Amino acid sequence: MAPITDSVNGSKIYTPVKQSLPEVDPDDGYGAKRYSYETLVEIANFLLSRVSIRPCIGVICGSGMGSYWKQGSLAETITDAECIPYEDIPNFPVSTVEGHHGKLVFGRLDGIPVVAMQGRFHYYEGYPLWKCCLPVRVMKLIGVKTLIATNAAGGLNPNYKIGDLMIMKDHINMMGFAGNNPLLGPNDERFGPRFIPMNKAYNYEYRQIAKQLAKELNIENLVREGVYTCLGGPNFETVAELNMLKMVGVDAVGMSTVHEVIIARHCDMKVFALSLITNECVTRYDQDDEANHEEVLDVGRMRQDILRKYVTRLVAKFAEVENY
Ligand SMILES: O=P(O)(O)O[C@H]1O[C@H](CO)[C@@H](O)[C@H]1O
Ligand SMILES: Nc1nc2[nH]cnc2c(=O)[nH]1
Repeated sequence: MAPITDSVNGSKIYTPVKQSLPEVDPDDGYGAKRYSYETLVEIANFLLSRVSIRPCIGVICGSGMGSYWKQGSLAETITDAECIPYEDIPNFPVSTVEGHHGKLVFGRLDGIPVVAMQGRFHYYEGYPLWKCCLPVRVMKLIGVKTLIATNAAGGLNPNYKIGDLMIMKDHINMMGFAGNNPLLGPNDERFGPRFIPMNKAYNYEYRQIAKQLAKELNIENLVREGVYTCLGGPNFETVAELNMLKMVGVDAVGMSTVHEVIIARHCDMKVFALSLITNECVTRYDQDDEANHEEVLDVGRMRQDILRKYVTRLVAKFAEVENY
């Protein structure tokens, strides 16, 4: 191949002969094989063969939205519901958190076809990040174009109160800083490109719609907008860790969502995410309170009516602007 001449110093630059990529070990670092595109298509086809609903919007119900309890939660109010427990889906992970329902609910919210995950997968359960996010890719393959992810999070912003809802405008991928990312490993272009931008991860139009809807529902005083971070868990944070996160601009801390959003953006889904502030992060050594999971669940129950109404109306509004 003819060399190219460097325009600055006149030296010759040789373009290397294109070589095939070296074989990449399909082991995911956890002693398991990553699932191929074909395996995910098989999971998607299995689901499509079991249900009649064809959803355009996917909802991940976090700890604040009834992933742990039934009555009155969003997933339980889906109409025309067709439910599939995770353990009945071939090659699907199963929920290991006690009391976690672990099922996919296909049905309608305000008439719009949706699929909801009642229970998500967390890194601290022992799943690698790619496996925690596997359902998002499956949603894509069954036709979902918009993802609504919800979570319970500790409020680090001193202006936040327990029970507030935080529209996620951005995240800081702390686990990614440490080299852990759901996109690690060989990239399959059928899902998306190797390198993806993340500066517009949280859809701007959806966020404006959510703020307007908060006004219409008279919950404007509860609704905030801020930056979330995910830590691996399962322990809650130390005082020093929380003060560090505060310094870098984090408003709310959790153990999920970030990797799901990365995978959703990789396969070109539009994303909206919402945190329920379930506890106040303890940032002083003289504070007596301690974060605990029971409080997280209690606050979720306390806010379930508002959350259910808010998310149901959001689904309808997103479907309207998207023409679903
Ligand atoms: O992010 P979700 O699943 O809502 O739950 C959050 O709440 C749990 C801790 O109480 C952790 O699982 C954390 O991630
Ligand atoms: N990491 C983390 N996750 C949470 N989920 C609910 N509250 C919290 C919290 O304070 N920290």
